[in-house]
Amino acid sequence: MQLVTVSGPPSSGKTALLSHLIPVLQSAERPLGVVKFDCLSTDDDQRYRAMGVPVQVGLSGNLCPDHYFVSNIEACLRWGQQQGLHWLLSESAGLCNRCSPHIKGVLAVCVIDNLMGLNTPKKVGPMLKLADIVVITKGDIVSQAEREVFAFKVRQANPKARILHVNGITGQGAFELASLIQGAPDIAALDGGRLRFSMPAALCSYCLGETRIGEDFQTGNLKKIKVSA
Ligand SMILES: Nc1nc2c(ncn2[C@@H]2O[C@H](COP(=O)(O)OP(=O)(O)OP(=O)(O)O)[C@@H](O)[C@H]2O)c(=O)[nH]1
Repeated sequence: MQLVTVSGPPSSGKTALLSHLIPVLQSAERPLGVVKFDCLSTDDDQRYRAMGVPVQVGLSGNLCPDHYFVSNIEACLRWGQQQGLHWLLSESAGLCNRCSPHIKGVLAVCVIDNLMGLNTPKKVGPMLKLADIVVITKGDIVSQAEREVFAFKVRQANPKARILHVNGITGQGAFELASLIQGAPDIAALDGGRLRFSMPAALCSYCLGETRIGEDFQTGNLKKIKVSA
């Protein structure tokens, strides 16, 4: 099974992207499912279900999408295995889908849009900086020069990522992303089927003020983290 995390700030175009990506992956006739981290609405998961895709919504626990993801990643994978999925796509607007170099076997996709302002790429944090692929959307409503400057800022924030331009309305560019996903290795092949995870909780936008258990970024030990606003 392959786990692809699609994260990005609210309204960056994650659902639009997945709505184009899913039919392309479905055409390969390998089963896929979606884990949708959204504690506030069910709009997106209904949209995915209408495409014939099994959907799991935030599996248990508290209201934080990032916390869902991190604390339940193994549950997500178990669910995916029970469903016999080949691809498990997760969608989250949270900031921490891939916040640790310990996470292995995940293809991390960050979605960011051209309208977010030139300072946004450097402020988005690990979600963008540690992404394997950065998808930039909404290029159709800015000029060529603005697209180029924004892509330059993304490149500065993450020099290693593959940058793709996708039009969330027409789907142009989604094929290229599908090809990269199809070429990526399975989780099991990378890390014996088992993932480690950690969470620099201070980077989470949803849980400010809470105390949670996280894994210390440097030492790898579990500890209580007081999240400051
Ligand atoms: N013009 C244009 N609009 C886009 C593009 N991509 C997404 N949109 C629009 O932007 C809005 C937000 O897109 P969504 O796909 O819902 O964004 P999201 O990241 O899933 O949003 P949340 O789930 O709320 O975090 C919708 O109205 C989309 O139609 C694009 O490339 N061009």
